[in-house]
Amino acid sequence: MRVKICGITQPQQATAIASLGATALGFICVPSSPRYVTATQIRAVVTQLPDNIDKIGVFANAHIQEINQIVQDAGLTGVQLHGDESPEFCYQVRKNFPSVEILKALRIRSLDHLELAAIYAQYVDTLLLDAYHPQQLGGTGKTLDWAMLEKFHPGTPWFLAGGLTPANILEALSLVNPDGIDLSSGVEIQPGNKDLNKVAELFQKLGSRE
Ligand SMILES: O=C(O)c1ccccc1N[C@@H]1O[C@H](COP(=O)(O)O)[C@@H](O)[C@H]1O
Repeated sequence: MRVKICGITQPQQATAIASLGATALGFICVPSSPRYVTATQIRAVVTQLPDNIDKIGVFANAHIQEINQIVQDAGLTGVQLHGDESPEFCYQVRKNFPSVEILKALRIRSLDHLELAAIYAQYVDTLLLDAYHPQQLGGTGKTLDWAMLEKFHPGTPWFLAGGLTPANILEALSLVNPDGIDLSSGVEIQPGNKDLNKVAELFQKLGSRE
């Protein structure tokens, strides 16, 4: 299973988290976030990481030119669209970057909202389900109703996100069968400062399932 740890700001923490077993690291390119990092800061982290780690930039309602610039300057291998981007916009990003993984985050309010997944699945490589929060775009620590996702099979790979922690990950995975998981605030001391003990605990819990 893919494991993405998001909201990375510090190079030493990135390499430690990769060594612990993360397959992907996420960098928040949303200026209003307390976890925001510039392309220069991301590049400083990315150059320290092994090639097999996915380096994913998280954007929300950004202009396509800005995404283009940051992908190139930072050396990203993936783009996560976490705002209100339309399927057409996702398709434009996909066309601009054929060799970059495009992920669309859906902030799920209700069962009806899950129907959007089938539409977006046609235009992106990967979906990511996060919990809806009326004031914040992401990194909220709010969980989804996992039972609602027991039969979720969108026809494209997908990540489960939203309020996952070392304490609740096994319960979540007993109900849901995603291709990957994505954690941010659940493995933090404060926004952008990751708690390596919690990350280690996460991988220990995941290891206990095998
Ligand atoms: O983390 C942020 O600050 C953020 C800001 C804007 C868009 C997305 C953001 N983070 C994403 O939120 C989810 C879940 O986070 P959490 O585990 O509930 O804290 C994750 O996909 C992050 O990429």
